Amino acid sequence: MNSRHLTLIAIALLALIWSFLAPFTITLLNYIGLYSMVAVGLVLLTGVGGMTSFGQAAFVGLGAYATAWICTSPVAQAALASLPPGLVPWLGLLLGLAVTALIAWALGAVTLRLSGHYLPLGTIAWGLSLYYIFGNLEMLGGFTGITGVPPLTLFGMDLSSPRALGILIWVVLLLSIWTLHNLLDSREGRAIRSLKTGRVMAESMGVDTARQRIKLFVLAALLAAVSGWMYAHLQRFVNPTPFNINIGIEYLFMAVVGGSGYLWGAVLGATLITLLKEQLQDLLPKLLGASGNFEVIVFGLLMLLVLQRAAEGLWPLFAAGTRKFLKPIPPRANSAAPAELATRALPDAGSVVLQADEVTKRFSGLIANNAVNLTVKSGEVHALIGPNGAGKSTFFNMISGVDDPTSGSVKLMGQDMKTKPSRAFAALGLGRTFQHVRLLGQRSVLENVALGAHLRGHRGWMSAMLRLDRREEAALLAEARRQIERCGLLEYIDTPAASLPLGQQRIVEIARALAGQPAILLLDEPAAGLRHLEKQSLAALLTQLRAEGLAILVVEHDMEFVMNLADRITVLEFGTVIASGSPAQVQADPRVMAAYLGGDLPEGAA
Ligand SMILES: Nc1ncnc2c1ncn2[C@@H]1O[C@H](COP(=O)(O)OP(=O)(O)OP(=O)(O)O)[C@@H](O)[C@H]1O
Repeated sequence: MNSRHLTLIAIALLALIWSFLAPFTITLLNYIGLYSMVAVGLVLLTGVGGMTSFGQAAFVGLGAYATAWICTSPVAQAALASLPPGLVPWLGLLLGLAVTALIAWALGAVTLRLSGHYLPLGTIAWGLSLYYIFGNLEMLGGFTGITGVPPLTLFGMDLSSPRALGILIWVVLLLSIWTLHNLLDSREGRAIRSLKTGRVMAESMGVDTARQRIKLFVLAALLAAVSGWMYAHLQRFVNPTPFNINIGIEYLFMAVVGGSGYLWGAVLGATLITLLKEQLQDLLPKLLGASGNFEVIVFGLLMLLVLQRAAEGLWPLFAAGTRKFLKPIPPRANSAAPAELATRALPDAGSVVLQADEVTKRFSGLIANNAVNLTVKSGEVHALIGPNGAGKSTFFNMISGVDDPTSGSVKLMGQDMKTKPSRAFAALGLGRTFQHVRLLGQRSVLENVALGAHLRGHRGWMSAMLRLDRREEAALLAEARRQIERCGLLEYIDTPAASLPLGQQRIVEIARALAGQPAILLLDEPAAGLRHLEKQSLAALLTQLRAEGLAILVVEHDMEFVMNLADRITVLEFGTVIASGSPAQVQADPRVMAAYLGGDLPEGAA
């Protein structure tokens, strides 16, 4: 038995005993289900996507108020008089989802541009604003709220009792977890996970990070709105109190304490915080002899403790505990026949793939690149060398769309790339690695490499959620596997990338770049951290890629590696090209010897 079986057994047991549970237990379980919906959205947003929000309670409010308003307002009732009354709450759900999507999109468009601490501060600001809007709008009943919200009916079934509505709450929650799990286990899921490592890597893989962030934000808000909709029909009245910023913070507690990177962590967190709140609200006033929301202080302390002792939350500990007596979960089988992936015809041998003309980059007074000219042709290895601070990384950024030159131009496959983002470079066939390795450390080598093939698939979120992307996914994973094998990493295919030595992580980055089927490969210090034999196999791999017609640009400090491999070398010093030519010409150039090598011959050079 594995933990997936255990989950199914737990769900079946809950379903069996549901009719026999005490009303109080049903109430608790209903609230746990409702809170879990919101916390699951936060896991996606914060734990997976790296965006913290304190304002989710406001979206719960939007879902609750939309349905409460449409079900009770005389204006809406007059307009909908011809409809069967049981249908109106479902229109309330549609209205809630539409309003939430619109507001979340607008708020996201403004807030998600903020970085660092400003993003959570921004969410507090709009969380407070929405709360006061609920309280001050007369049509929403002000701070008194709206009473007389009708119960839900579904295909004629009456869901007025908490026991009946609870079934809907848990079915919706479990379906949400299933679809989100599917989403994370897909091409789009890998793109979502890549957001946390920062925009540069994700964009270089072809991921439109701004779009992914806003979609994630709207999805988390919609989950909160669905929770609010069910909450309104459970309580039968709404007022602003449950949607204030304190509750927004409690939702964040749930996600973080449970384990903000794990969907089931949200359920664990929601369960713990709900049960704890229940106990503390009774206990603390008795202990302290005064009434108040003292439980918030305990939650704060609990969160500090959890963050200190188990930064990933309690779910990984819980899962590790169950693993002792359960078998590991086998990877989800995908027996679909692989779809055809988009393929790229490589440019003719010897044709110019990348052309940098007079590229200059100024940082205030400092000229990091000074009118640099460089071309890379298909079927050649071009090395860019120079002492520390010569401007190599800056130039790399200029030719990969991370930054724009102050003047000069960069052409990729003959196209002017001025102001184009990195993902446009990736779309034209530029694959790259990073000086400081950027991998999804906790994910397997296979998933990391598959991210490199992002642009070769096209299935979106909906397909992934409903598992309609299986053929494409099989093809992407097969392609990733091929590249892993080609780079000699097959034995580590299921290993989390972070547990590999740094040198091998660099090779994983190369495999990831190759999965995108590039026409040009930019490698930033690929040999750093590799042992002698590993360097030799890297050189063999690059030689083979060159023979296949790839254009390769390498920035490298290891002179032996460069001199033995490169067809042409460009030498930078203080941002200026001081020499360019074959390894022999460069080694013989007195300026190179003087400036770069202190007058000595290059290490490893003949
Ligand atoms: N964002 C920035 N703002 C200001 N100065 C910068 C910035 N980025 C780089 N520089 C400066 O530009 C110069 C070139 O730096 P760059 O990192 O490109 O050199 P490098 O050749 O890659 O060095 P290394 O081999 O150590 O990586 C350095 O003087 C550096 O301090």
